[in-house]
Amino acid sequence: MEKMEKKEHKRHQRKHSGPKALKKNRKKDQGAEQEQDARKRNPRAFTVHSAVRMAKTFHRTQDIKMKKHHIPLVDRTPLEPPPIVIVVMGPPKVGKSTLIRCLIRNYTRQKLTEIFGPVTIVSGKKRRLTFIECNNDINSMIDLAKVADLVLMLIDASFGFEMETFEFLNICQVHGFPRIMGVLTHLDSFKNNKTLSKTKKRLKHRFWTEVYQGAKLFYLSGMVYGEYQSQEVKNLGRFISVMKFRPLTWQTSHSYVLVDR
Ligand SMILES: Nc1nc2c(ncn2[C@@H]2O[C@H](COP(=O)(O)OP(=O)(O)OP(=O)(O)O)[C@@H](O)[C@H]2O)c(=O)[nH]1
Repeated sequence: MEKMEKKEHKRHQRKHSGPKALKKNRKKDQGAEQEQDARKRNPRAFTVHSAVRMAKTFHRTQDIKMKKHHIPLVDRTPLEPPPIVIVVMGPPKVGKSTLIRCLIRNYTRQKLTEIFGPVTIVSGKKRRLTFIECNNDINSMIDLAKVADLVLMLIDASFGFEMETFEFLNICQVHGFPRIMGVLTHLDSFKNNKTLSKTKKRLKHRFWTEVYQGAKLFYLSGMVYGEYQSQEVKNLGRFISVMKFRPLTWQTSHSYVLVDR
């Protein structure tokens, strides 16, 4: 009797071959097939797993589409388009006149010694540029912010941002924000390379927070015989002459005429 109680039962083994296994396998396959059939027969019933996720994907694709979307422009430029107005602004003694002189020399190969007002030059087959130096009074700033296509904002790197720069940026906010490019000057006053690169980086980030992330910033690293280095001026000039300008909504709805007298 004792012996019988201790007898171990054989554990169940799944059949891998033979008629029973075949039958089971067939059943399993059929089940999967049936499910697939249902998906094929009625695909719409299986498209949406989660309404929330679906909504999110939809919004995301719409966002991406919207970002790519550019409103088509009507080409209103007359046969001979007006010159592009470039305003050079910055605190006193930052190098505004020097920069205008260098740019004019870069485009025309002619030297101007003294500048008494707006200067218009031809920079390409279809482009003329008018350079205007911005005086440091609020009226000039307001007037120029309204007509400027591009603002070259000069910043003295040895000093940093000054009141005039912020004032001008604030004025731009309410008078149609023109394109703004920064230009760092007085970079030769740094003797130490490490402080130079640190300052450049700091000013770049500050400029980005003031204007917009990724705004273009040029560096003019010192002077040769009273002029900026020709390669740097050339790069800046090239950038300006190929730049594309989209009409600003503010400027098209508030038209001003620039009179040079
Ligand atoms: N070392 C150095 N000197 C510079 C630099 N940029 C300009 N300067 C000098 O700064 C002085 C002033 O330059 P300007 O071009 O007359 O400056 P500005 O902004 O037109 O001055 P205002 O018209 O009086 O506001 C000149 O003597 C230049 O030689 C620079 O990057 N490095």
